[in-house]
Amino acid sequence: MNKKSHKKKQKKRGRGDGKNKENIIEDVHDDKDEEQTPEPPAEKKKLCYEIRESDIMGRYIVANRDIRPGEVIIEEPAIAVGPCTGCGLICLGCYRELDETSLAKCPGCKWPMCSSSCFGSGKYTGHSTYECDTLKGIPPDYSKLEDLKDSYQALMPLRCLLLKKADPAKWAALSAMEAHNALRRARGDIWPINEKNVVQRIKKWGLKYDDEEIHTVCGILEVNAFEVGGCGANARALYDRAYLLAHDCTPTTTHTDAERVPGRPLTIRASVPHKAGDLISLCYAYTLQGTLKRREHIKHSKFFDCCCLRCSDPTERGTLASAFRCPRCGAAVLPTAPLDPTAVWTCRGSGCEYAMTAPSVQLLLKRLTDEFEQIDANDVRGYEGFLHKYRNVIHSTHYLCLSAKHSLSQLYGKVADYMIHEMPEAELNRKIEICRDLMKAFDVIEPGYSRLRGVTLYELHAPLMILTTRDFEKKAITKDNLRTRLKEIVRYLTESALILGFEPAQSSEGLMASAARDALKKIKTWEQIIGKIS
Ligand SMILES: C[S@@+](CC[C@H](N)C(=O)[O-])C[C@H]1O[C@@H](n2cnc3c(N)ncnc32)[C@H](O)[C@@H]1O
Repeated sequence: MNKKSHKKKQKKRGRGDGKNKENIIEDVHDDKDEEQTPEPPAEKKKLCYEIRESDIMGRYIVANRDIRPGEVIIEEPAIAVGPCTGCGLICLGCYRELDETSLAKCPGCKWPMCSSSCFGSGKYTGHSTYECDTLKGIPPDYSKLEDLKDSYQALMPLRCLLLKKADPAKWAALSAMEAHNALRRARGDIWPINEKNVVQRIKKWGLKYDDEEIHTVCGILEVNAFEVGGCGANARALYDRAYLLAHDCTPTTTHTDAERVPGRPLTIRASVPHKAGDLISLCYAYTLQGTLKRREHIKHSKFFDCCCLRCSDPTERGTLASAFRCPRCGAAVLPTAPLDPTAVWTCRGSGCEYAMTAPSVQLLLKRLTDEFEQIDANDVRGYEGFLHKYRNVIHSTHYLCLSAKHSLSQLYGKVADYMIHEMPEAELNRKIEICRDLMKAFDVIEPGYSRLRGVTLYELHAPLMILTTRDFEKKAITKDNLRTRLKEIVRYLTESALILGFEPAQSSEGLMASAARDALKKIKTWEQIIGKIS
């Protein structure tokens, strides 16, 4: 459910935030506009899953029949949507960031909004009339902007608490979710933070809610909320059934939310085939991280120890996504017991006895991560330099290398000095090499119809197409070669268009799907020269 680090880079790169920029003109707080929860789409067929329960995972869902990749498993409106913790000053209606120097205000409660015609005004998925009525009694103090920003942390819990009166059915649905109060209280970090930022704030506002109840709502949000919105999302949402999906570091589904659709529905689709009885899972962490990091994140934010196949395997299902390179023989250095963060790491080269202690692994990872995070999101040479500098320290499929390559796969062809039509053959081949490396890893860690695969296939087609066109124009390839190469490109584009076609049309991925469809149409015109391609 968390894609933050990935998003941070994407945001810096300025991609994918276009969805928030439109404006639909609607009157603020016209009661007629108050959004009704849309009915979930009529279940055309029986549900394709059933709920089970285990001591370890609690409730989870499994397929109750075979499910095809791309099939919708769950599609449902949100119970509640609100600001993320740690967001800046954002609009209470649409969650887009606001310019502190020219703030618009809600005409009713005077809290910050992007404009009086924000599409989220009067909507339960944005700034509802019942929230506005409550906030009218808590006017924001614009002379204390930092305090105002801090107060946003209490807004999403408050939205949930307001449902108790405003929409008891939604309140009942969210109350059924796990809050892990005992674990959270025992941990001693999250509880006091919530006490200060949420419980005391709501009390200071003079609202009469029980302390334990407020903590429970905080827990429900921490354990079950989905980040929603484009890259750099500032919103999170609760969904009545989607929360039941268990975590796995090799997920079997993808999900997408539709920002402009009433109820802000979430769609969960199968990314791989499921057999009856198969666990239906999603990844609560970022798949492009290594086991230590993923497990740390899951333990910290979802309060359990992940023991999935990927986490239990020192090679991470053969990807070597956390492997160091042995300074003595160059072979992979892997954890002896990947589920134990204190275990020794040893070299797997034959006869080599090189070993690293857990603290030295942590220290090295921290140094590498710090350096990686210093690289500007648009800096091609920076990422290439990182890969070169550490080629003898981390394996070429280490997650930091994959992250660098993931950035490069999108930068080559799109940024100044590397525009695709001006790229020399060597750079085009480098982009191809990088995309192929990524696909090998993604086929294992995010198999099937995943966004990562869809986007990378699209990126892979572009340099192949340019090289093919150049070669044909130079008469360096025969018509047969041309047909073979176009066939391969058509295969990549077709799969990319299919996968990304599931995304909202105006999202960066949706636009990529449309570009892939256009590219396929253009390739068709080659058939006049070389006959049928496929
Ligand atoms: C979003 S909830 C999922 C629904 C939850 N199982 C329930 O019964 O309400 C997330 C919680 O489910 C449990 N969980 C999910 N996936 C798990 C897994 N792979 N291993 C262990 N526990 C898991 C953890 O307790 C986690 O905090």
